[in-house]
Amino acid sequence: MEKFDTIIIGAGPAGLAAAYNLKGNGQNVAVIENNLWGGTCPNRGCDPKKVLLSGVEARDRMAQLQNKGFDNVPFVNWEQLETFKEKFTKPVSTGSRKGIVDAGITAIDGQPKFTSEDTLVVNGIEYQADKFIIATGQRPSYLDIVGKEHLLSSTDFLSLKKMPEDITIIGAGYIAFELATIANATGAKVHIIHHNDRPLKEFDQEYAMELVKQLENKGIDFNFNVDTQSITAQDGKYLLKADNFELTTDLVIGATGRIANVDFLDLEKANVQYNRHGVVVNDHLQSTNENVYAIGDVVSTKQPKLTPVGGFEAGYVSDILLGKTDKKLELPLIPTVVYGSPKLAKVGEQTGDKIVEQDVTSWFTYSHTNEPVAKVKIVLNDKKQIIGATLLSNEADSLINLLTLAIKQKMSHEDVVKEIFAYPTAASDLEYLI
Ligand SMILES: Cc1cc2nc3c(=O)[nH]c(=O)nc-3n(C[C@H](O)[C@H](O)[C@H](O)COP(=O)(O)OP(=O)(O)OC[C@H]3O[C@@H](n4cnc5c(N)ncnc54)[C@H](O)[C@@H]3O)c2cc1C
Ligand SMILES: NC(=O)c1ccc[n+]([C@@H]2O[C@H](COP(=O)([O-])OP(=O)(O)OC[C@H]3O[C@@H](n4cnc5c(N)ncnc54)[C@H](O)[C@@H]3O)[C@@H](O)[C@H]2O)c1
Repeated sequence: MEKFDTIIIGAGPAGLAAAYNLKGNGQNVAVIENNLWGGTCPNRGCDPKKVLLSGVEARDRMAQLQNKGFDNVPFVNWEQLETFKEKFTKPVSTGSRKGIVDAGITAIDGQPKFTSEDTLVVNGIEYQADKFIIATGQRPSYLDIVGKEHLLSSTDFLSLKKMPEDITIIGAGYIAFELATIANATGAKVHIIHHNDRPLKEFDQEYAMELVKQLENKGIDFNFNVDTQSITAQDGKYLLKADNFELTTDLVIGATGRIANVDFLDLEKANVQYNRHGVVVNDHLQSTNENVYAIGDVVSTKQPKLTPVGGFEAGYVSDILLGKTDKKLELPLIPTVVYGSPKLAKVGEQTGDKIVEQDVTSWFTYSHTNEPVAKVKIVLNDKKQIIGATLLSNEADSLINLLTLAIKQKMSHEDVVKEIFAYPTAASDLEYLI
């Protein structure tokens, strides 16, 4: 039976980062993948979405400058943009697998199943390891409603051959907002249906509702407090029904959250506890089997499920396995961005001793591109140091990273004015924002 120092299950950003770390430090490592190498982010998540959003951003910038240099604003040509997107996604799986093999890591394709605490079987072959890392991520969860078989997922959306004229997205989280923004820019009529009235619930609701307003201005139809009960196929379209609500549409995307890929692994046989949120771990990302760890989206903790978080955890668990640390996991500040148009971003504390909120739409940074809205909320502590922020603007993604560093450096207004930032940029406004 082949034996490894560490076997990693799942070749997404988290699993691959751990594999390279461990191999680079002399371990004999294997990675097992049952689908596309590279995982969600580059195949069916962050990266393809960001390529499609590049079309939205170009169109929106032109729309903002209509009659100010541009006369006609075309819709995004979906077929062309999709083809461009495939340039990025098509090589990912082969390239990721090749990178692993070239690094001297054993690449195994197939569905692993534990047979005991230190052994698993893939394609009828048994493998043993001193340590295991589960990095199997999440997959879309589907609403359990009548007609659920008609629901498509974000993965399906990102590879649609043709954008329908009328598309409905159920849910109002990250995925719903981002996909709605993309579909809208192609000229499709977009409906969002949400079971309550709290979209993007972990964000400041004033900012989330301002984003809703901006998307409504672009023609997106939001339906709150609508709990979809059934989807029926009718004459090539779909009829959605809820209490006192009916909608006929061409395509329905479910974006109501994701569930952990913990089934199919026979984790019981390895004495690894799990629930629907993922693998249960302690503060060292160690499961109920001391030799099995979990990282990335599959971990059953409340940490945001994001690519850089998985990468950080991969580095941490690698250090544990290499004997470089025995400290408990301490995640740094995690900035997060909804890539709508405009973008909504937040980091750190949302309440503190002082909150400076400004509508900066008229400031040069935003008015020179005629942005429809730009709002900044900065949270300060009793020492007037920055401890958190929420931003809504087209610059929010880069500014939130700068604010993350400012929080880490415990910067106050006095510290900010001592720095020089390139002008004119969102960063050069910082001294006037706190
Ligand atoms: C539409 C979308 C957009 C996103 N946008 C962003 C973004 O902009 N920024 C951001 O930071 N994050 C984003 N995310 C989240 C990001 O993709 C994930 O946080 C990240 O991919 C998690 O990495 P991971 O390695 O933990 O899991 P994954 O990337 O999901 O990788 C897990 C791997 O394990 C494999 N696997 C699953 N089950 C098994 C099994 N039983 N046996 C063997 N292999 C298995 C899977 O096939 C997959 O390759 C997005 C997600 C989606 C869906
Ligand atoms: N930009 C990014 O960083 C980014 C982008 C996409 C995804 N992601 C990651 O992927 C995860 C999953 O994204 P998501 O949007 O699927 O999940 P989410 O948890 O962000 O949103 C799910 C939404 O569906 C709603 N919902 C639940 N049941 C419903 C029902 N019966 N009817 C209508 N709505 C219902 C929830 O209230 C919530 O608003 C995110 O939490 C995030 O970790 C990140």
